[in-house]
Amino acid sequence: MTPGDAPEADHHALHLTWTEARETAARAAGPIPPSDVPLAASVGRTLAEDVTALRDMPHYASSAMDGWAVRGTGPWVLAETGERLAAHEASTIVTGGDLPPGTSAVLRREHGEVAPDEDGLPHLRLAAGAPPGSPRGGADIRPAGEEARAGEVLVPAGTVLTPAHVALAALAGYDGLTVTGRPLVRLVRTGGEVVESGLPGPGLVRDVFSHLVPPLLAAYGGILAGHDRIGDDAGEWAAALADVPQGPESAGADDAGHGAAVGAPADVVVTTGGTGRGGSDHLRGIVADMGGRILVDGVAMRPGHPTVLAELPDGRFVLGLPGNPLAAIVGLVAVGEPLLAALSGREPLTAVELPSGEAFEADPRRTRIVPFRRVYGMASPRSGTGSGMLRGLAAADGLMVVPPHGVELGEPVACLPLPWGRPLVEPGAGGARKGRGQSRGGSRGSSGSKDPVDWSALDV
Ligand SMILES: Nc1nc2c(c(=O)[nH]1)N[C@H]1C(S)=C(S)[C@@H](COP(=O)(O)OP(=O)(O)OC[C@H]3O[C@@H](n4cnc5c(N)ncnc54)[C@H](O)[C@@H]3O)O[C@H]1N2
Ligand code: MOO
Repeated sequence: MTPGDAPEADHHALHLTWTEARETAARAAGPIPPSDVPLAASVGRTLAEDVTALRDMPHYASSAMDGWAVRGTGPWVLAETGERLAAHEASTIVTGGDLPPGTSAVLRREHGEVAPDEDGLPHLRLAAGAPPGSPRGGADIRPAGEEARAGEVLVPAGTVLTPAHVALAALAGYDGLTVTGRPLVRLVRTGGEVVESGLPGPGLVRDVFSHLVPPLLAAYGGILAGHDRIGDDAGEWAAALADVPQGPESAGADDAGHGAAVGAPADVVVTTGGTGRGGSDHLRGIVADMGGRILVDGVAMRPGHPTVLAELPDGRFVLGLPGNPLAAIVGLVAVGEPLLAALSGREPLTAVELPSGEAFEADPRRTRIVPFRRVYGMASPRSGTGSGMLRGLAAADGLMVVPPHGVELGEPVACLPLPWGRPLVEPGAGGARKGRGQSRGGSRGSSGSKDPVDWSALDV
């Protein structure tokens, strides 16, 4: 921000509240339609259509053992492998082998022996150790259709696919699956002062976002389609927002078979840095030049207040996250998460209410977002939570949403989970309840219950 910009009061008047910003982002987009992806890209995706057996599985009767396919009782005359068996005939078979027509059972290799009969012709007969009467009819045969009949549902729509589901689909003969849509996201890190490795000199800063932002985007449903790093030049910004890959980092970072073509236009371009209104802060200007519409121009929250969400005329979104590390993550959780949820066709994260482990004075102009750890069932704010810091986030289970009217010690406060944090509610714990992402709007202290602390949840 440069001296002489609009006074802070005017600037803040444009900001949406935390709740308005989340609702605006959630309403901004509809779900991306389902698409077909190769099996290799389908683990973790949500199945949009039932996977059914295309035919009986297995589709042929096979041997469960190495040995001989036999018909009737022995001794057996050896027939050509694969030929129809007549009574008292046998032919060699391997595990999984297609049984010849006429097979009544499989004799395991260790239960039979081939020896000449009195005419010197090779015959199969039971070995000395074979169980008497073996093989019983149907022994060691895997019948066709044993696992599923044609048309049976193998994996129902709505399932989040595991490797086992995908393997089952492969067994059934599928090469790809129809999965619900997920947004392609391109990360564009900005700032000439950002360095990628080592100890930066004065005025330079070590990049944090390449470690933090892609996993969060993935946790919220995004598929990283690319990752660029640009400086502060307006041309680079314009190219990035036009979704033209910039440099050597422009690989499809998460494209390992995800079915997302490298270089395909992203549904959401996420930028970091450059949200301020200073000389090198281009985001708003370029969005305006492109004919885009700003949907969120700052949020009355701290940190992360300069977060911007814009929609471009072609329907793509630009999420402008502030450069300060914690501010960027708060902007991503506040605005990016509901947007990615809407594009993925799921509900945004719901907050749970935990008793606050600390009192917060009123700060009428903003919601405060505070990394916390669950300590004895309470939301205990961390230290190291300045906008440019990360120690608090690294020690956190989630983010407390402290309303402008403040919170008393022990009063329920809305808490959002972090993907890597411990669950906010232990299964069976009675203390927490679902919140609305922002505590009640009423005056502070009016809604605290008599005994808000659930001391039964002594679960550090
Ligand atoms: N006069 C004013 N100045 C600022 C205001 C304001 O209202 N008036 N708001 C402050 C707030 S709040 C924030 S947040 C930041 C937003 O800054 P920008 O989005 O414009 O980001 P930059 O200026 O590019 O960078 C800010 C800060 O973050 C560091 N940074 C940037 N990228 C990275 C990265 N990849 N890894 C680690 N750190 C990064 C950058 O070096 C700066 O230190 O503006 C305040 N100023
Ligand atoms: O809001 Mo800034 O995002 O506090 O550092």
